[in-house]
Amino acid sequence: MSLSIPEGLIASLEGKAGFHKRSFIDAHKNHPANTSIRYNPQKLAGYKGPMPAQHGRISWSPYGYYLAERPFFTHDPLFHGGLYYVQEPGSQFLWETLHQTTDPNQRLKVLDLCAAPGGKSTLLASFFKNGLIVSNEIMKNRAAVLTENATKWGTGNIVVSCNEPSHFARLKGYFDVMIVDAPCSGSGLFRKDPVAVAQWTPALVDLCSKRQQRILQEALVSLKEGGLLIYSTCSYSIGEDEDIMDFLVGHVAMETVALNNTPMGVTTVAGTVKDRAGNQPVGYKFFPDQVRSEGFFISIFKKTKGELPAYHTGEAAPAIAKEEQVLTGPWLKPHLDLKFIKQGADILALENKWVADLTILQKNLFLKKAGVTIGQIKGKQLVPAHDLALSTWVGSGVANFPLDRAQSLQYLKCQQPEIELDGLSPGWHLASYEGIGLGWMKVLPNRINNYYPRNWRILKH
Ligand SMILES: C[S@@+](CC[C@H](N)C(=O)[O-])C[C@H]1O[C@@H](n2cnc3c(N)ncnc32)[C@H](O)[C@@H]1O
Repeated sequence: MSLSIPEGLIASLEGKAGFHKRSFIDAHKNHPANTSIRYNPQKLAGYKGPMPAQHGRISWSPYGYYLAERPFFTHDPLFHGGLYYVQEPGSQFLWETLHQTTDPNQRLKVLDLCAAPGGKSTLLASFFKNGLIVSNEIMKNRAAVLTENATKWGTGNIVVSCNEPSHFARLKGYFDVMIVDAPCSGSGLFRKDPVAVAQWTPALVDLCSKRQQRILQEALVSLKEGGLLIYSTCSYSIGEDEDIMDFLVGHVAMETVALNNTPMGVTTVAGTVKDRAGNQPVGYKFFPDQVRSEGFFISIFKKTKGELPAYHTGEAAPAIAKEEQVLTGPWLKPHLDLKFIKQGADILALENKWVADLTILQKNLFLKKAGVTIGQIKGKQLVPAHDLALSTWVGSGVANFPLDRAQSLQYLKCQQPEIELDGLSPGWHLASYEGIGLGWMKVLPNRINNYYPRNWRILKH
C-alpha cells in the first residue's frame, strides 16, 4: 500500500495540535485502516453464538471491538440481523462524549441531522434507551439505507425522516440534543477511500466549511435553550473543525462544553482542542498515527439562548380497534407500554410516551419510519411485518425456527432454505440464526414460504 496524501493538506496541518507529519504520513503509507464493530446491547442478550475473532476492545466504547481482519460482512447472517454495526472506532467516541455530558436515562428528544447510513443513530438509540431519536437524511436514496439499518437495529425508538436542514425551523426549540455529523471533505477516511484522496482540494474544504455553517445555522433553531449540540466530521481541516467551533460560539449563541482531560480509555489524546483560555479540552481530533482509529473530529456545545418552543401539532392518529389489539398481543413481549396506531392497512406500535411527539413530527416532517410496524390484520389473523421480526419487542412465545449458517444464507438470498419439513407446525415462524431474528417464514403442508423482503436480499455469491 502506498498512499500519497495531498501536499496541500499536509501544509495546512503543519504546526497544528496533535499533527506529526512524519508519523502521519507513515500511518497512511504503511498501515492499513482498522476494522471495527459495535454490538447492539439490546440484541446481545439473546445471542447464543460465539463472539467473532477479535483484536481487542475499543476502550472508549463499551460495545466496540476491533476485528483481526475484515470479514465479508454480507455473508454473515448476524450482520443482517442487526447484532452489530460496522463502525469506525473514532465515530464510536460519540458514546464517550455523551457519557461525559448527559444522563443516558433521561427521556430526551434527540435529532441526528445528517444520519445516513445510520452509524451515529444506532449508537444514539442504544445510549438513550428512554429517548426518541429522530434520524434525518436529506438524500432520498441514502434515507432508504438509513431506514433499513434502523429497522435492523430493532430498538423501536428511531424515527427516520427525509428533510432538509431548513425544514427543522418548523420545530423551534423542540430537541434536547442535536448531532450534526456533517458532510465533509473526508480526509479522515483517506486510508479507506481512495476517491476522497483524489477529490481533496483546499477549495473542497472551503465549500464544505460554508455548507457546514449553513446546515448548522438552519437546523439549530430546533434545539432548545440549554440543549446540547454535538458537531463532528471525518476531516482534519481547521476550516471544517476549529473554524466551525468559532462560528458556533461567535454567531449562533452556543458555548463550548468542557470534556475530560483524559477521556476514558484514551491514553494519548491526539489533537485535543482547548477552550479559549487554553485550559479545558472542548473537542478531540483523532489522528491515526496516535490513536487506533481513522481520522475523526468531535466537539460539544450548549445553546445559551433560544426562542420559545413553537411548532404545529397535528391530529393524533387513530388507535386500532380492541379486537385488532388482541391479535397483536401474542407477537410481542409482555409489559411493553405501547400504543397501536393504524397507518393505512399497517398496524404500528410506538412507546406510549412518544405518541404526542409522533403527531408533532408527522405534522412537520416527512417521515419514512416510526416505531415498529407490527403487521396487517387479514381475516382474523395478523400477518407479521418484517419490521417486527427484527425488533427487540418481538415476544419469546413466537414460534422460532433456528437456521444454521448455510440455511440462513439461503433464506437471506430469498431462496427456499433446505429444511426438513417433517414435524414442523404450520404457520408463521421467526427464522433465526444463533438466537438473532432474521425474518419470517410460513410453514405450509408441503413447503415453506420465505417472506424476506426481496429488495433486501443478498445478491452476491
Ligand atoms: C458524514 S455523513 C453522515 C454519516 C452518519 N452520521 C453515520 O454515522 O452513519 C453526512 C451525511 O450528510 C448528508 N448531507 C449532504 N449534504 C447535506 C446537506 N446540505 N444538508 C444535510 N445533510 C447533508 C449526506 O447525504 C450524508 O448522508
